[in-house]
Amino acid sequence: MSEALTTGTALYGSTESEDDQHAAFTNGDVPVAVYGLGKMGLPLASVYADVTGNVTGADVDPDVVAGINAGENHIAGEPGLDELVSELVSRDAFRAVSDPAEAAKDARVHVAIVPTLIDEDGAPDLSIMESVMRDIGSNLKEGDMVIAESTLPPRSCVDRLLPILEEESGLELGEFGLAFCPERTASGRALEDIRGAYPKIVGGADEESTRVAELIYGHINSNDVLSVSDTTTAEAVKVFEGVYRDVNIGLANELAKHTEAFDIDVTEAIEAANTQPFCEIHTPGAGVGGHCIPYYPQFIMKEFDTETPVMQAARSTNDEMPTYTAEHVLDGLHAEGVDPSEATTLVLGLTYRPGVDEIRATPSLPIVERLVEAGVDVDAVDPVNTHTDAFEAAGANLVDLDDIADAYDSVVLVTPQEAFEDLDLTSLAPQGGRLVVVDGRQSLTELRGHDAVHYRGVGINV
Ligand SMILES: NC(=O)C1=CN([C@@H]2O[C@H](COP(=O)(O)OP(=O)(O)OC[C@H]3O[C@@H](n4cnc5c(N)ncnc54)[C@H](O)[C@@H]3O)[C@@H](O)[C@H]2O)C=CC1
Ligand SMILES: CC(=O)N[C@@H]1[C@@H](OP(=O)(O)OP(=O)(O)OC[C@H]2O[C@@H](n3ccc(=O)[nH]c3=O)[C@H](O)[C@@H]2O)O[C@H](C(=O)O)[C@@H](O)[C@@H]1O
Repeated sequence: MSEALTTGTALYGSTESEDDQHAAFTNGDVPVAVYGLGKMGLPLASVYADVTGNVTGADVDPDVVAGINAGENHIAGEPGLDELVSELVSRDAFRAVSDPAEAAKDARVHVAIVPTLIDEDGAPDLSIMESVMRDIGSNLKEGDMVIAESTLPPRSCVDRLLPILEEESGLELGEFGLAFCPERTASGRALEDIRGAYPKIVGGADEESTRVAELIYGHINSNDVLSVSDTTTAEAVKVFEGVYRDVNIGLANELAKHTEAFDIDVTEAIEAANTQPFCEIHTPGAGVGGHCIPYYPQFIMKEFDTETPVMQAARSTNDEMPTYTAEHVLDGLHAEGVDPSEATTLVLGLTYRPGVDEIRATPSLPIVERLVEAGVDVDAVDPVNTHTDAFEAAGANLVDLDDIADAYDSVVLVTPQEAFEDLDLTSLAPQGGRLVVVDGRQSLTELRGHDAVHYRGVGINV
C-alpha cells in the first residue's frame, strides 16, 4: 500500500460539504490523472484540465508526452484542441508523463481512456486497460475515485477491473470508488461532444461512486448527467449504441445488395423511407472500419454464451462489403474488356472514415488485398493517413495526390477525404477506353452517365 498522501483532496467518502467538494474539484485541489492521450484521451484530459487546472496525463508513447509538454496537440482534425492544449500547458494546468504509475501517485481521480480492442480471434482484448488498472491500483489511496471511459464488455468493471484494483491496493470498494462513464465522442468534434453534445452516462460500483461521478461530470459536461443503476448497465449502454449502429449499417448493406435485382437506387429508397420518424436506416458503403463499431459487437458475441444471430449476421454482412466493393472493380474491368492482371487501379482513401488518421479495421486494406490478389497494379492515396506499412505489405504503391498517374483503368473511392473534392477523375480515363469508377460512399454520383466513365456504386443503380 502506498504511503499516506499529503496533498490532494479526496472526493470519495468525503465528509466536506457538497459546496466545498465542488470548489475543491474546480480549484485544482483534486489532482486528476488521465491515462491514454490519443484521439479521445487528449481532448478529454484537456477538458478536465480546463475545468480543474490540475491534470497529469499519462501515455506510454514518449513522442506523445514530449509533444504535449511542448504545448503541442498531436491529434489532427479536432477544432479548438491546438489552442486549448497550448494554453493549458502554458499555465501548468496540464502536463504529461510517460509512466502511468507516476501519474497515479498524486492523483485522487483516475480516468482511463486507453484502447480496448479485439485480438486475432475477435475476442475483447482488455490487456491495456488491465495494465493501467494495475498501475492505478498499486498507487491507490483511500478516498480515490477510478473512472473507466474506454468502451468495455458488460460486467468488465465488476469482474475484471475492481478485483485488480482491490488486489493491487489492499483496499476494498467503499474505501475507494469505481465508475464506468463511457466516452460517447466522435473524432472531429471531440471537444464539443465531451463538453456536452449528449447526456453523460455514469454508473457507479456503489452509490458513493455514482455520487462522485455525478459531481465530476456535472462540471465536465454541460448537458445532463444520466446516472444508471451500476457499472454494468453503463457498460451495456455504450456497447448497445455501437451494436445498434453496426446492425443498422448491416441492414443498409444487405438492402444495397438488392440494387441490381430491384433495378432501383436503394440509397434513394432509404432516404425516402427515413422521412418518417420510425425509420432510420443508415448508409450502405464499402465497409465498416475503426476500432469501435466493428469491435463492439464482439464485446457481447465473444464474451457471453447467449445466441447472437442478429449481431453475427450484420457483422458478416459488413465484413463482406470490402470484397463486394473490390468485385465491383473487377467486374467493371471485365465489362470494359480489360484483363485485371494487366489493369491499374487508384484507391482513393485509406483511413476508416474521412478526416480521422486511423486504419484499424479499415475497409481499404481488404480492398487493396483483393485487387492485388487479382493481379491489378494498385496505387493508393490518402493525405490524412500516416500508417502506410500495412498497405505496402499488401502490395499497394502509396502515392501522394500530386503524384498520381495521368491515367488508370479504374478508380475506387473508399474514403471521401476532403482533398479529393477537386479531383477531375474523368481526366484519368485510359486512352481510347472508359474509366471504371467504383463509388464506395455515394460521393461520385455526378459521374454517372459520363461518356468517359463506367460508374458503379454501392446501393446506386446504373
Ligand atoms: N476513437 C473513437 O472514436 C472513440 C473511442 N472510444 C474508446 O476510447 C478508447 C481509446 O480510443 P482512442 O483515443 O481513439 O485510441 P488511440 O489509439 O487514438 O489512443 C490511445 C492512446 O493510449 C496510449 N496508450 C496505450 N497503452 C497505454 C498505457 N498502458 N498507458 C497509457 N497510455 C497508453 C497510446 O499510446 C495512445 O496514445 C477506444 O478503445 C474506445 O474504447 C470511445 C468513443 C469514441
Ligand atoms: C453510435 C455512434 O454513432 N458511434 C460513433 C462511432 O464513431 P466512429 O468514429 O466509429 O465512426 P462511424 O461514423 O460510426 O463509422 C464507423 C464506420 O462505419 C462506416 N459507416 C458509418 C455510418 C453508416 O451509415 N455507414 C457506414 O458504412 C464508416 O464509413 C466507418 O468506416 O463510434 C464511436 C465510438 O464509440 O468509438 C462513438 O463515440 C461515435 O459517436
